[in-house]
Amino acid sequence: MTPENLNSDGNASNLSYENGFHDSFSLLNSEKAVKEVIEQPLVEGIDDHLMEFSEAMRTVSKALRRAAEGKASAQAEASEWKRKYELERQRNLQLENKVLTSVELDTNHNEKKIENSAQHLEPMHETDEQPPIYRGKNGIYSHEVLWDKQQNSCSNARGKLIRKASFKLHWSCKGEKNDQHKHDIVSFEKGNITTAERSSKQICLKWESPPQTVLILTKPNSISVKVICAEMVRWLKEKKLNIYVEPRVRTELLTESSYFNFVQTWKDGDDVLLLHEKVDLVVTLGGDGTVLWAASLFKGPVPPIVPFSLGSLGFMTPFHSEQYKECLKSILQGPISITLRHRLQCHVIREAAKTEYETEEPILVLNEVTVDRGISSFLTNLECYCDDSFVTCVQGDGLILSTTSGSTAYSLAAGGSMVHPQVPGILFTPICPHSLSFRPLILPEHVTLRIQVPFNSRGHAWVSFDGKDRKQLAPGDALVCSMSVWPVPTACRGDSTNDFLRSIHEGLHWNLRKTQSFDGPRES
Ligand SMILES: NC(=O)c1ccc[n+]([C@@H]2O[C@H](COP(=O)([O-])OP(=O)(O)OC[C@H]3O[C@@H](n4cnc5c(N)ncnc54)[C@H](O)[C@@H]3O)[C@@H](O)[C@H]2O)c1
Ligand SMILES: Nc1ncnc2c1ncn2[C@@H]1O[C@H](COP(=O)(O)OP(=O)(O)OP(=O)(O)O)[C@@H](O)[C@H]1O
Repeated sequence: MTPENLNSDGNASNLSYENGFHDSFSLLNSEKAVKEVIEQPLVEGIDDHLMEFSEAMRTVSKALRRAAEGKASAQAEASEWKRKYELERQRNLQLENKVLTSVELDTNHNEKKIENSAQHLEPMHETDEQPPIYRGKNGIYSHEVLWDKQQNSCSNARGKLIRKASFKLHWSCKGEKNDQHKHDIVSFEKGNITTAERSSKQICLKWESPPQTVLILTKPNSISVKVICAEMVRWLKEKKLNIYVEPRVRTELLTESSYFNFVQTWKDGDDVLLLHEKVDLVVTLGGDGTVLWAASLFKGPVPPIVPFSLGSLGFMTPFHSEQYKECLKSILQGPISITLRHRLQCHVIREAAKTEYETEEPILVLNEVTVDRGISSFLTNLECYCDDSFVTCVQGDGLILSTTSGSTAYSLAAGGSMVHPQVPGILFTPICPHSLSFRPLILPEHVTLRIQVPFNSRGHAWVSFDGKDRKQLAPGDALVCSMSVWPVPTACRGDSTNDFLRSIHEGLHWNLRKTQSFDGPRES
C-alpha cells in the first residue's frame, strides 16, 4: 500500500506549500497515511530492509506532526500580534481625530468673525475657563495651538504673573502676495481634481506680543559654551527677559558670580513637563546633539528653538554664536522663518503585555529610531509591517526609521537619501542588509509602522532613540512607530530651503568637484 503523497523513498515530496509552510490539513492527512503504513501487521519472514523502512516511516510521521503543530502556533502568534497592532492603530486614529476635532471646533467657532474681519484681530471670547482665541485669514495663532486648559499663565520667581507670548504662523511662497494657508491640498471642482495648495510652504512666525521668557540649553563640559552662556544671560537680562537654564547650568553660573541669582530653573521631571507653558523661546548652544536634547525635553508642544552653532557639524544649528546679539534682536522682534521638523512617536510593546493592552511610555524622536543587533553577533531578523501590509523581513545589522530631519544623520550613513526637512515622510533605511536588492524606502507620513522581533529570531534586537536610551527587544517584542502631532519648530537663518542646502554644502561638501576646464575636446 503506497500513500498518495509519499514517494518511493518515503518522503513527502508532493505536499502543497504555501508561503513556505506545509498546508496543515494535508500534513495531518499525510501523517495519518504514514501511521496506516507503519501499523500494518508485519508479514512473517520480513527482512531487515522492511524494518528500516518502518522506522523511517515513524520518523517522517513525527516530523509531519511537528510541522503541523509549528504552523498552528505560528498562526496563533500572528493573530495575537494582529490584535495588538489593530489596537495601536485605533489608538493613533483616535488621537488624530481628537486633534482634528479640536481644530474644527475652533474653526467653526470663529468662522463668522473671520468673514467680517479678514485681517483685523480681536479676542473672540474671554472667560475664566478659556483664553481669547485669535484667528486671521492667512495663518494660525499660538493661542489656538499652545493654550493648555490647566494653565496658560504662570508666575515668575517674584510671583509676577507671566503670560506666554502670543504669535502667529504664516504660510508663504517667495514673491507670492496673498500668503493664505489652506488645509486642503487637493480640491475637486467642476468634476476636475486639482492641487489646491502646496502642503509645505515656507512657514513664518510673527509675534503678536513680545516674548518674555527664554530657556537657554547648553552642551555640557565646554568652556566656550559656558562663556557665551554667561554673556548671553547678562544681555537678555538687560533686555528685561526672564531666563531659565538647566539646574547644572544655574549652579555653574552661581559659582561664577552671585549676580546670576535671578536665573530660574526647575526641580524635577514634573516641572520639566510644564516648561512649554512658561517658555516663549528656546536657545541652544552646542551642536546637533544639543538640539536633539532640547527636543527631548518637550514631550508635547515645543516652543520655537534658536540653535547657535558650537559644535563640529551643525546641520540643525544655522546661527553663529559670535553674532548672537544681532540674531536674538531680530528673532525677538520677528518675523522668523521656521522649519517645522516632524518627530516620530515610538512605542515599545512587550510580548509579556499579553492580557492587557500595555505599552511603555511613548518616546518622541527628532532624528530617528534604530533597531539593530547591539552586541549580538547574529543577523537581526525583523518583520516589518506598514499599516495592514507586510513590508519585508530585515536580515542584516538592523533598520533605521528616520524623520526627514534625520535623513542627513545615521540614515544617510546607511545609504538613505537626503530629504528636505520640511517634506513629510518616514525614511525606511536598512543597515548593512544581507541582500543585494534591499534599497531604502521613503513612506508617507500618515502610516503606522510595526517592527517585530519574531519568535524564531536567533538573538535579541536593540532599539535606540536619537542615538540614546537603548532598550532590548526580546523575541515577540515590537516597536510601533508613527508621526507625532508635536513637531519641533526651529528658527532659520535664511529660509528652510536655503538653510538645508547650505548645511549639505558646508557640512558634507555635497557634490564638491573641480569644474572641468573649457579647453579640451568639444563636440564638433
Ligand atoms: N554612522 C553614523 O553616521 C551614526 C551612528 C550613530 C549615531 N549617529 C547619529 O548621531 C545622532 C545623535 O547625535 P549626537 O550629537 O547626540 O551624537 P554624537 O555626539 O555621536 O554625534 C553624532 C554626529 O551626527 C551629527 N548629526 C546629528 N543629527 C544630525 C542631523 N540631523 N543631520 C546631520 N548630522 C547630524 C552630529 O552633528 C554629530 O556630528 C543620532 O541621532 C544618529 O543620527 C550617526
Ligand atoms: N544640555 C545637555 N544635557 C545633557 N546632554 C547634552 C546636552 N546638550 C547636549 N548633550 C549631549 O552632548 C553630546 C554632544 O553634544 P553636541 O552634539 O551638541 O556637541 P558636539 O558633539 O560638540 O557637536 P557636533 O555633534 O556638531 O560635533 C550629545 O550626545 C548630546 O546629546
